[in-house]
Amino acid sequence: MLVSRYSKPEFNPYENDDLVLEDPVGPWRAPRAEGPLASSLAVPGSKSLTNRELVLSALASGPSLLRSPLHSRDTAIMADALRELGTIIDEVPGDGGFGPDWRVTPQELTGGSSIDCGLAGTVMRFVPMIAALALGPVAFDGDPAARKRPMRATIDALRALGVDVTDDGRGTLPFSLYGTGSVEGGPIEVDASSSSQFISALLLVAARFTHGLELRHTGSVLPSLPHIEMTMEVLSARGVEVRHPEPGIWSVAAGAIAARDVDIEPDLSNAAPFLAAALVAGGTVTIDGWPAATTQVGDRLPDLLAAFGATTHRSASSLTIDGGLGALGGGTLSGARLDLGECGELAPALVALAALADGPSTFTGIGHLRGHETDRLAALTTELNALGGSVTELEDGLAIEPKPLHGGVWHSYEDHRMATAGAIIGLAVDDIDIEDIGTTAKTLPEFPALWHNLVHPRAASVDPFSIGIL
Ligand SMILES: O=C(O)C1=C[C@@H](OP(=O)(O)O)[C@@H](O)[C@H](O)C1
Ligand SMILES: C=C(OP(=O)(O)O)C(=O)O
Repeated sequence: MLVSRYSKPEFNPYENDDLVLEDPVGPWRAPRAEGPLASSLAVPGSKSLTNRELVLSALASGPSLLRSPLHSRDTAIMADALRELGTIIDEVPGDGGFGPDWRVTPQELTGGSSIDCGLAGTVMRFVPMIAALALGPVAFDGDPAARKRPMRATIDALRALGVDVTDDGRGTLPFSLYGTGSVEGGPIEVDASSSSQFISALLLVAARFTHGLELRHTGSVLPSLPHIEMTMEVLSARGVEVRHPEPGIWSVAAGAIAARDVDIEPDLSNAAPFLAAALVAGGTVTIDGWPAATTQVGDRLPDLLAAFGATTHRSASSLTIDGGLGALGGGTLSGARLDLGECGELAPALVALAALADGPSTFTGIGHLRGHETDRLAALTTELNALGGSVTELEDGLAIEPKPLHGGVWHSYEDHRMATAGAIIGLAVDDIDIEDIGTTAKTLPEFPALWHNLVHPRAASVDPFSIGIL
């Protein structure tokens, strides 16, 4: 685990019982809800938007400014990867509240480097396509857990584009490629059934291919479509001609990628556990800065949480989820039957909610979660069943029968969303110890502080920066 400039070693973690982060990989006692909530909070920038804008800025025709970017392990690793390829990325003071802005100055792309992808899907899938445009060898590897994530479609696509790749045939990290300084592009077929990121990766870079790209997805399913829509939107905003004439087909015209100063929206998927807390504890949780329109899948949360019994209020710049009395206050927390194929990254929070509901739930369309940070279907099943729950794995999802749960260790599997799912369970169940809460730094280093402030609104508020771990 890296300790970043966002860590403040002088912070005394014992000032707050539920902020024991002296050992960031040791257990963290999840705080129990004290009563109905009436909380407002802001969450830092979107991982998916920050890493897309970093990539496009590195490929653009001039310098770009990213305002309020996410500063987390995944975005730090993306910035470092782009720096390895020659891009200049400087911090400049910003007023976003969660760290500096980033000025990105593109340079000629250079090879001859080794890139650490950590456990970031966006880095391991997006950056090889950029490296293919550089001259020279680039090696890719990541965390031990990253070596289990599907990469076959990246390796096959690189070869189909004429790029030399050396790998061990397993279709995973590590591998190396040898860029010749340009990629012809043209027609290409890709099986992206295990991750939409294979499609986004090619679309993001394709305007810099000599002949652009005509891309056809050959698999039987395609998860996380809104993330591909997000990719198309950020490309259009930079003047790239991208089309999606029919399902499974995209084209990108060769041309310049415009430089752009851009405000990064808050990460609405990272808002999920906070909003879910309103249904457990009762009362309301408001996320400030909720965009009026967005391609982020987190914008589905009002509809998804309505299926569990929540109501939503929107203002011009915020969104409030009202959980009524909440499960702990004797209110209703309904089970739900949901296809989460478009928004799989929300599944861990919803599964935790379902485990505390009044009736059974079934979530489908999420077989691809087996290739996320960990096999999330197995991890959620194992952890909930170890606490007395009744969760069954389906071919493409989970069936959850709520049962009284007891305390115990909740393992995180180096997965930020597993850790935050455990915190939701801990609102309602005594003695839940989350192993490796520090793993939330993948996309939200401020999670323990923000969660503390949510659950203990009357206690002294903790500065999220005071315990950030990266
Ligand atoms: O492109 C992106 O930014 C993402 C796409 C999705 O990946 P999958 O299609 O692999 O689910 C999502 O789950 C991930 O958190 C972020
Ligand atoms: C699947 C996720 O991440 P990644 O970008 O590493 O794929 C996630 O954040 O839920």
